[in-house]
Amino acid sequence: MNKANNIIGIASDHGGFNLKLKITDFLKENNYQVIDYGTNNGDSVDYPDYAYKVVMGILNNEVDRGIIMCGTGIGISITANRFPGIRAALCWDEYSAKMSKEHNNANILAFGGRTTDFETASKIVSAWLNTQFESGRHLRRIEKIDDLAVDFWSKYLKNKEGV
Ligand SMILES: O=C[C@H](O)[C@H](O)[C@H](O)COP(=O)(O)O
Repeated sequence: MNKANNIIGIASDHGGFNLKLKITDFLKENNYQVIDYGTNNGDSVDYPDYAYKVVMGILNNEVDRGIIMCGTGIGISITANRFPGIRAALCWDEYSAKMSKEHNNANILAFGGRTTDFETASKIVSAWLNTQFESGRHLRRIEKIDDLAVDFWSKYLKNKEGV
């Protein structure tokens, strides 16, 4: 068992701040350890900074998965998905959350503080946390996500050499 096992990193911008507080309480009530990467109040901030904190928490093995929120969940999930090894799923109901784990092994769950109420969000979180990755054909597909990106970036950076 690594040190991050069962620790959840959580973060939001101002658009997700109120929902983040409620989801943090919900996780703690359900005996999950949580590291809160901010934001810490409702002042306007930039969602990429908070996506990055959770991404780095996962990549540095401080936490083993993350939950992120902005107004819609769109900007913060777009940001998280820029990084290798990260599969952030923007979910809107229990079924999408279940599939995000079963088929995509999403290690970050995203939703919107302005689009998803607490009752729905807590069901999304429970579905995601209580579903296992199915592996098999899905493992081959998720491995291609990073393989294709690494291939692209290595060619891209090689072509930039000498510029
Ligand atoms: O995808 C972006 C998020 O929904 C942000 O939370 C949103 O764009 C913030 O908007 P505003 O600065 O108008 O509060």
